[in-house]
Amino acid sequence: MRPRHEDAVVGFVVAVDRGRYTCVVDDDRTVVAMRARELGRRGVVVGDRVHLVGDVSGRPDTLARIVRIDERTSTLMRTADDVENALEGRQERVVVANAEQLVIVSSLSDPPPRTGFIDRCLVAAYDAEIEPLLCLTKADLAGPEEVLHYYAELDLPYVLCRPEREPDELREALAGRVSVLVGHSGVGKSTLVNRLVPDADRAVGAVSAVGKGRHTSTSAVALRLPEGGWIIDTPGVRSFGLAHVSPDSLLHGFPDLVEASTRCPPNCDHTGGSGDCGLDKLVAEGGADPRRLLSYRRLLASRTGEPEETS
Ligand SMILES: Nc1nc2c(ncn2[C@@H]2O[C@H](COP(=O)(O)OP(=O)(O)OP(=O)(O)O)[C@@H](O)[C@H]2O)c(=O)[nH]1
Ligand SMILES: [Zn+2]
Repeated sequence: MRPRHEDAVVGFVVAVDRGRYTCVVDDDRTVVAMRARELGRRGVVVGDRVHLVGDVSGRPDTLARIVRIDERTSTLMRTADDVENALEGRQERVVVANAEQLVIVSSLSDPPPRTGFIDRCLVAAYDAEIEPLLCLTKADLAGPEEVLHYYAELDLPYVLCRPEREPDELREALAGRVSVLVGHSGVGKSTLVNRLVPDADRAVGAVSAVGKGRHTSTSAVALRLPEGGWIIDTPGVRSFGLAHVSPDSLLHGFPDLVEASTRCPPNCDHTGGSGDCGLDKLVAEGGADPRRLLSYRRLLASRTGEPEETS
């Protein structure tokens, strides 16, 4: 019979490091825990709400046990394309649980915006039913017109950030919610995190200093916002492999194209090979930006084995 653990306390997982789970309990106590055997093979990721038993005092060198994972309201997934997994094929991984918002951080210049990456993130967000928010940094270096034009049909919420101004709009969008931040190296994600969470470096150090040795900075870390809510930084996630997303779900990441698929022949693969895909008709009539269709088809192709395209 399954133990009932009536004395369990609920914790929010803020970091995972080599089998040790750092959880925040009652909003003020950090408890390090391991998995109890009864969890079986179920994975615990950052953002999970878990039930803890054993020593939940949070005192140094104590270890609690996770006996239960609450049902997730969302699961943000990626297909790992790491070299070490090449032999077993690509692996699906849960990046973060229970996120409400995916903040796609992209700089307007240096490096230039990569709509391919943004499109990929949008697919992951829509697939996980997480709201996307486009966060355009380095607005002091270039204007957002071109990027926003590309997404004109999407009603995609966005905020602009520049160094000399407080990121108040972003703060407002994040307050009280659980948000995941993704972005390429150099777009200014760390700069933002440091502005949003005073003492972020120390906080990251504290939650990832479980076990011994240095933090390798590959997994996600949740940081509490002064306004309430959490941001989950994902230093190791540079791309979203989408092999786990079906072609149809992939198309839902392109709301400006999706309706035209009703004009496709049955079982259309939307690659355009057959010459009668409704998406081509839409573009030919001027009903959608050809670059959007190109981007969709690139993602479609990258699902099936081609090396990940990150531009
Ligand atoms: N001009 C300008 N530069 C910025 C802005 N935000 C960040 N930078 C600079 O861009 C560079 C990269 O910023 P980071 O915050 O380290 O970028 P990151 O996305 O965290 O990159 P990694 O640390 O590689 O993950 C730094 O030199 C920042 O000072 C901005 O709004 N405007
Ligand atoms: Zn089609």
